[in-house]
Amino acid sequence: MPWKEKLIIALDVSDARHALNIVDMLGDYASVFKVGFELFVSAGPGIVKDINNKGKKVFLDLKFHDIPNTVTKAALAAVRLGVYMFNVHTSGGYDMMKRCSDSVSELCIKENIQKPKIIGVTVLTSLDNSALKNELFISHGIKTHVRHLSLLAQKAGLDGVVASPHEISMIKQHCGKDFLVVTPGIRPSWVAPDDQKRTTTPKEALKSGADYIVMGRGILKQEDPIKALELISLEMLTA
Ligand SMILES: O=c1ccn([C@@H]2O[C@H](COP(=O)(O)O)[C@@H](O)[C@H]2O)c(=O)[nH]1
Repeated sequence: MPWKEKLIIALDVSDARHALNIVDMLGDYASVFKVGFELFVSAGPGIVKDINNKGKKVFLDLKFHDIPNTVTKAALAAVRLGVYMFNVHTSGGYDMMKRCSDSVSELCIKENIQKPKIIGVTVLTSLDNSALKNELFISHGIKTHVRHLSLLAQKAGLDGVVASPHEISMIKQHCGKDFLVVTPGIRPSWVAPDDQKRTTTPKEALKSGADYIVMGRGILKQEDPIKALELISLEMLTA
């Protein structure tokens, strides 16, 4: 698959017009655009249809994390919006993920809808081992925790997980090559990590086996986003 098919651009802006201008400007470089909290809360659910109407797919990154009934109802609403992919927090537990996955499958069969990919968030890329241990009191380390949550998500019927590029090969080793890994925390060498703790370059992430790389500030906060994408493209030619 060409790398542009694996790129998801994070539309982390607060205005629908701005987001749609970015889709127009960068549409040649990506087929999937991510709608997260900022855009969804400010622009409303209609933004998903607006992006779809431009021929682009939407990853709805709302990281549902609640009791099984609540998450499942939100997931069914996301399916009806026409999203290509959405996510839930794996730490919401097995029952939540399983009920969500089963209900989405049932709805898609019943209403003949293309089933979106359901992705479980493992450990946020803004966390490192020290935060996991000292703040969350999880002392077995990020790799072990991500492995456990990935296997749990797979058992519950999810299509894949969100994890950092550092865990991709470990997840593929334990869950198999078809279990999707979506990786944020992507930084070209010339971009600062900002609040991200577990990062690599786009090239390294793809080499490790990422199915999708999510990029926001590494493109959108650059003076010339198209030039940034061209530079990343050049780097990819040697991936
Ligand atoms: O663990 C996670 C889960 C989600 N994200 C989201 O990805 C993008 C990354 O943006 P950058 O500007 O490229 O850092 C952002 O929308 C996050 O909400 C993540 O970073 N880490």
